[in-house]
Amino acid sequence: MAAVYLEILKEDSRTKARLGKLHTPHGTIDTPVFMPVGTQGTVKTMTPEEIKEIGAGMILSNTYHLFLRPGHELVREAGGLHRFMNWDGAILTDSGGFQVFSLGDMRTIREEGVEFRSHIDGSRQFLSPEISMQVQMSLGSDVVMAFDECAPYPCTHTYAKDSLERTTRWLKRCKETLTTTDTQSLFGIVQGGMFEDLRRQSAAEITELDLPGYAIGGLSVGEPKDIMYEVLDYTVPLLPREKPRYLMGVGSPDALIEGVMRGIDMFDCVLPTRIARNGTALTRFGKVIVRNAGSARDFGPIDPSCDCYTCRNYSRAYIRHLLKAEEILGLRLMSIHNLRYLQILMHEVREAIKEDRLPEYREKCFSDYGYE
Ligand SMILES: CCNc1nc2cc3[nH]c(NC)nc3cc2c(=O)[nH]1
Ligand SMILES: [Zn+2]
Repeated sequence: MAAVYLEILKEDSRTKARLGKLHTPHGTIDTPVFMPVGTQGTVKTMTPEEIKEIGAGMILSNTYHLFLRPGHELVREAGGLHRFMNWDGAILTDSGGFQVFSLGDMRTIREEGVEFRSHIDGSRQFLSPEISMQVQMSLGSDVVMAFDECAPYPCTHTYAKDSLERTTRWLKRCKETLTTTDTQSLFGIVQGGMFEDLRRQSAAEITELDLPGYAIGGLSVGEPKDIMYEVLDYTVPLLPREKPRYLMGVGSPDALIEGVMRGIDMFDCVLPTRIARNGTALTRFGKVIVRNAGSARDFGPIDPSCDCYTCRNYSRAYIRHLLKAEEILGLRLMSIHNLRYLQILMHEVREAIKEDRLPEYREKCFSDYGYE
């Protein structure tokens, strides 16, 4: 049995949603799951205990960032990322490619790999499938992501085709680099832009390698949501039913529910923690801009229905004051709430699948939240 595998408990009768458990060397996680992002070996402003308290069992960390600083060798010497950051839950590491595109400067893609300049000190750097695998093995992550190229949006059919074919060649190099045990935790990534024929080609090439899990890449890159959902509609069914499916970079409450209904098991997104730090809270009745004047004399909690540490102990007025005063506690209280909110949302989604009422839950969620 692979180091990482999905146990499907129930398949929804009216949608493609699945209720399951993701078994990893660092615990078993209920799916569908939202993973908080801990880019530099920390979920910003939160201790591992607080991450556990909000109900997260698996987080994401970024290879690109840890490779540049403090360096994967140092983390390995520290005993690996779990030890280094004192987190005994599961960790998924990305492979660095996407970050190079979104952060690095002056990058050049070659068959060999990607040359770029560090966003930290401008130094010339190089990442390849082989180096990415070495880094992720040093970090000791539970889920290793393949080194791929996320095709930009929009891009031509020719670009998307050349790019997906290189991503396939890179995936084979990833698999060859990993030890047999570590291939048990390697997730392949399907590319192909917004082109159905290319998504079919990529899915066929990637799933041929019979890996423990598959991600759908090249989405949530600026395309309209209905295009993302359309790509999911025809791509997810191409993936093996019994393997976990991971939609990277998603997302907002509506996109999480829509993704679950299309058969996605795993999600990650920086949105909840990022908007928290600039003063926006997620609630079941929509976003609340806590830092706005409207909250100045609002002595109630962010969300009365929320059970998080923040909502049990502090008012919107106090949190707004902290944010305006640039007090770090404000960032922490907002992050705790937003992450708890998404864990509650995913718990409610799992319950809805269990009780065969996911479409009805979606309707209620969307109308409460104010979506169309
Ligand atoms: C695992 C690294 N590879 C990889 N990461 C990604 C991360 C994303 N994050 C978003 N929206 C925020 N889209 C993504 C696409 C990819 C993608 O196509 N590939
Ligand atoms: Zn709360």
